[in-house]
Amino acid sequence: MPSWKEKHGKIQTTKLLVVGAGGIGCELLKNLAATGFQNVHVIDLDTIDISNLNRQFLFRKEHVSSSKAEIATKVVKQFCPSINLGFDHASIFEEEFNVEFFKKFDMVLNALDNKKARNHVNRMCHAANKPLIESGSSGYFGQVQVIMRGKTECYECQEKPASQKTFPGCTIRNTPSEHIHCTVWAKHVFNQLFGEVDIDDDVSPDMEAEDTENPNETGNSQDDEAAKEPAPIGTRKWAESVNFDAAKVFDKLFFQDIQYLVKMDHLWKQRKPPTPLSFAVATTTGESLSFADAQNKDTSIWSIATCANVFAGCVRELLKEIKLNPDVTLSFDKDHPIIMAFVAACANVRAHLFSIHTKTMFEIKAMAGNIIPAIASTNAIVAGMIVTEAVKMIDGNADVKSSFIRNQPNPRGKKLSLNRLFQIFLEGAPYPPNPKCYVCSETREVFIYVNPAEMTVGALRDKVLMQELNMLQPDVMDTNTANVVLSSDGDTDSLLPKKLSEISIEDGAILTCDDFMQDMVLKLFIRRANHLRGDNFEIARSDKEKDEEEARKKEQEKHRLEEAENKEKLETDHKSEEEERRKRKVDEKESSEEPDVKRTKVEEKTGGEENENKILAME
Ligand SMILES: Nc1ncnc2c1ncn2[C@@H]1O[C@H](COP(=O)(O)OP(=O)(O)OP(=O)(O)O)[C@@H](O)[C@H]1O
Ligand SMILES: [Zn+2]
Repeated sequence: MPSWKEKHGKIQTTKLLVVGAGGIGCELLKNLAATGFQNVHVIDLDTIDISNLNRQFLFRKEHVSSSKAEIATKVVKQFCPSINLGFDHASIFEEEFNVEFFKKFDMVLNALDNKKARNHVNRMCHAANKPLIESGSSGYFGQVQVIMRGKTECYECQEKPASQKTFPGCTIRNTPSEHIHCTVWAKHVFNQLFGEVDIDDDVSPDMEAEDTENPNETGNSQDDEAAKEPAPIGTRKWAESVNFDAAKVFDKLFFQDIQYLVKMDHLWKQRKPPTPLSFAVATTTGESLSFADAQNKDTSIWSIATCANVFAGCVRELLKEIKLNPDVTLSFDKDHPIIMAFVAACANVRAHLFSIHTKTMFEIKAMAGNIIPAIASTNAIVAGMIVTEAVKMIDGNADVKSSFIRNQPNPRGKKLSLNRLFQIFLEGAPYPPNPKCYVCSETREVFIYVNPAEMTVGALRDKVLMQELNMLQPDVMDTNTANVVLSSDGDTDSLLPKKLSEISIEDGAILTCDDFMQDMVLKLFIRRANHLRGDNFEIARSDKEKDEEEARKKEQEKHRLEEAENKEKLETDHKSEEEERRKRKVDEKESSEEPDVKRTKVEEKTGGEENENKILAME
């Protein structure tokens, strides 16, 4: 076992790269300095925001708007002047942080907040053959993962679920059932009126949307009538045509469009239809706060009249803002008071029309910003665990662990708010590498199911290779024809609009995709899936995985149908029971003139049945 002096010597000479100087990063830099690390470099692309100050304790009010990496370095040096701490105020994706750069360090510690950057650092560490300690926190949950090439699984060995929940467009545009659907819609309204118009974020009724719950029930005569109505024109254009008159915009969104929705009556067979609401009526629905007062009452529920006033006030203010800066495109920002008030008012009016409980602006802000509160204690524990694992590795201790923080399960299974005050610490040996991983295994293969007659080369690059597979600058060659399909220096840009089939990429094609920056080459196996439209695609690590996924989906669908059938049967049984009971009551009435004996028998039977029902209900 090495002596403390030896150990300390190693700690002093080990060169560390820290990526991220936010919540975990600040705690980590402090811990590293306090443990005796002397050679550390930190990279962060961001500047300090006022909202960081409650937990990113190296930063003070006077540092707001300065570089996080720079200030963190300066403050750590104040209490540990001997440390050789360098920094870069830059993104880890920059070309200067290439494999050679990573090779200069003995170990990399991630303190990031997004999957894309984590994937990238994972690949760079794999290419440079450097150990990586990955970390993350989300509210009361935290995690630290030790990644060593060839020994443990890498960050991408297991597929991570998408972090942001998305909702079907027809739910947002036609049939919201939860407040979050109205909040998402309100954010889209903001974009359509004042921000960047995205055709996927349309807010008007979606006539073409099938009712996903009753797909066979579209196409009756009234629907046809609704479909014949002229399609509503673009929201921004329409608003411009009425000079952004707040009352008229309100009426368009909450009266005319809702009236139009109500006509699509296949949507309302099993749901309550919404109620159209005009601005004139809305302003008299409940007591109204002034625009200024309402903004200060962000934890109170606004009446619909207040929402209408806030809506009108925000439209006026936002219009001023876009007129003042015509070259600047506004984008949704939860911390912009007017934008947030607009979204809250819009979401609440829509919720009200669809009989959904309204919420406070504070609650809507959390939903609109996908906010999970960052908890300082979780970050502190995570940073402590990172240093513990780093020291173990430097020590040559093979007993590295992946650690997790969870909140304590309540023994009685009841939810108590006190629960939240406890955090428990779990650890386990890291998993071995996944032999099918397309990042760290020998067989770097990905199977992609596309419609080659519809997907373009541009979409293959942007959506598949860059967005889905996280490559930065892919070069692609068709192994069958040896044709260069994509070149990162732009030589093949003329091919971008072409469909894959136009350049002979069909079912069975194998593309070699090479990312020079990440030093990663993978094989992309093309499989034809005629049912896929446009640029849509599905990814699997093997044909087998794809088959298994399909079998799982079929099984789920079967289960869903069975459940629906059972429910229907139960309802039918219940109806016939009711029917029988009603008949019996009629019989009983008719026979009330008959001798007493018969009536007693009927009463006994009915009473018995009722008792039995009561017991079942109690069970
Ligand atoms: N590509 C990147 N290159 C360098 N630093 C990055 C990159 N992506 C994210 N970061 C940094 O990682 C840090 C993550 O810290 P943290 O999770 O506390 O986020 P935050 O933005 O500071 O706080 P919050 O998101 O909770 O408001 C941030 O400071 C962020 O700037
Ligand atoms: Zn892997």
